[in-house]
Amino acid sequence: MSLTQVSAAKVFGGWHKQFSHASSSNHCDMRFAIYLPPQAEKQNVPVVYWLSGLTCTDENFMQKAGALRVAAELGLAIVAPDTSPRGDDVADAPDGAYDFGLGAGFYVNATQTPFAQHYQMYDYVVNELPKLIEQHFPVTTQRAISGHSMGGHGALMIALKNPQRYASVSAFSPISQPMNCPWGQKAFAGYLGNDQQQWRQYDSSELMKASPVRDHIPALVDQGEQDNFLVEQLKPEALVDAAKLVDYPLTLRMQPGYDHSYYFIASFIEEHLQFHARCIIDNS
Ligand SMILES: N[C@@H](CCC(=O)N[C@@H](CS)C(=O)NCC(=O)O)C(=O)O
Repeated sequence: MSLTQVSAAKVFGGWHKQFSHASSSNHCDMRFAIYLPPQAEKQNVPVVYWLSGLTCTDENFMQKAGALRVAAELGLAIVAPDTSPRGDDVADAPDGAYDFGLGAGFYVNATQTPFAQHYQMYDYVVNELPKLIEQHFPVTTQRAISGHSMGGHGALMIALKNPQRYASVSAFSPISQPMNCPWGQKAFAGYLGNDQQQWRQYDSSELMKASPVRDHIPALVDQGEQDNFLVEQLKPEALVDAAKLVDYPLTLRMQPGYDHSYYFIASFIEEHLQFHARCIIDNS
């Protein structure tokens, strides 16, 4: 599979680059960003996958989170995919809504017309993208996954379904129980249909409740107490309850005063990357 370089910029001794490629999962061109720390010039480095939230592309995290200095210090690559398939023939929300369709793929494999043709973000993030990254860049197969809001749901859900593929998982302000909030219900109904049994396989709180001890990996979640979406959409208490039920190694921190924005992410991203670096070392 060939990659087309879109941009390259030296930063903190490493390189931030964007690439586009034909995606076999999504049947369209996809763009992603990668940060390669300076250590990658001499050795293969582990990768933290970052999944962004509604309305984002590969650019929001790389430009706003302040993660690259820390990744350079820790010797971590970061890969940020787009949040949905894109292109003229990719179906969007009929009303152009920000929380469904383009920029809002929810990291699931859609089964419903007309979305099933391109919206296969679960396969893309779990299988296609890591394969591509491990084929083309100086990285190891040590992986961690993190994300924000819709991407926090994506990171937790993907790690819970594929614990053998990741050393650790973290999230900022995740949609913790998508089956039980307006954003999640709209997306799951649109992409997966009305059978709620189909929704369960992508709901982090449901997955955590069913997770056997052998599949537990370290999980860190930060949630701002002044987040406008906290009560209606994010519901971190569902995750806390699920973790208690199965004794899942989840640390969930309520952070007073912080909102839903990248200012919040920038405030704690260093601790998240340090957490992932520690877990990757412990795992190797
Ligand atoms: N403010 C948006 C809601 C979407 C939103 O807050 N998106 C978050 C993720 S859920 C984000 O990261 N936005 C992009 C950014 O802040 O750079 C709206 O109401 O249209």
